[in-house]
Amino acid sequence: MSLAPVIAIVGPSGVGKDSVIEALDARVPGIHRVRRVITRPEGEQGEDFDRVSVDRFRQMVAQGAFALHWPAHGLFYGVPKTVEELRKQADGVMVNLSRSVLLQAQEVFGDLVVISLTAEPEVLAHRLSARGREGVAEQARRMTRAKASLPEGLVRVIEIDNSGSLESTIDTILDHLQPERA
Ligand SMILES: Nc1ncnc2c1ncn2[C@@H]1O[C@H](COP(=O)(O)OP(=O)(O)O)[C@@H](O)[C@H]1O
Ligand SMILES: O=P(O)(O)OC[C@H]1O[C@H](OP(=O)(O)OP(=O)(O)O)[C@H](O)[C@@H]1O
Repeated sequence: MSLAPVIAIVGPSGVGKDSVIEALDARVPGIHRVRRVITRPEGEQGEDFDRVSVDRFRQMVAQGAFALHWPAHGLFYGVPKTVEELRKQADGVMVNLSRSVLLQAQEVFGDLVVISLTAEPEVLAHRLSARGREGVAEQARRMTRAKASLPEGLVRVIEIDNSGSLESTIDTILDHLQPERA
């Protein structure tokens, strides 16, 4: 049975990863999102995710519950192994990943498409502040990772500027993923 590609949505904080994932999920019936497991503290909202304690997260790592996991922003993030079940049923499976785990993701998933979103620093700062999930100090810390680059050796990378409207970004992504539409 063939497995659908994993579509990694990456880019700096505030660039629009979760917005893009949500919009694609709503617009394209065959493309689904993976729910991440995150040790995000109570009270901090975000995308649809499973909130767990650090102890529970460590337990899940030990049990082999994750296809991929990494630390970032003082939190732990995991992509559950159930992603493989989803890949059997979908045309594509999207997940918000750290740029630092992309080579590992390519190794684990085999078929990986990286959608690298970009925007000017002023746009990022404005969006982070508008999102308001983090305080000012944490927003500033996240901005320091804004220019992190992608690792060498990725097979399929699509770079897209999300400075304009979300709608035009989604159209561009779909043109790349489904070239026959263009
Ligand atoms: N193309 C866009 N135009 C305007 N606002 C956007 C766009 N994409 C995302 N946003 C807004 O920017 C903020 C950060 O977006 P989010 O999806 O949380 O980014 P990320 O997941 O990359 O941190 C949110 O308030 C979101 O509504
Ligand atoms: O190594 P980087 O590419 O800089 O990514 C670091 C982390 O930032 C994002 O998390 P999250 O979606 O929780 O944060 P964000 O919305 O502020 O980007 C991403 O999924 C990584 O977990």
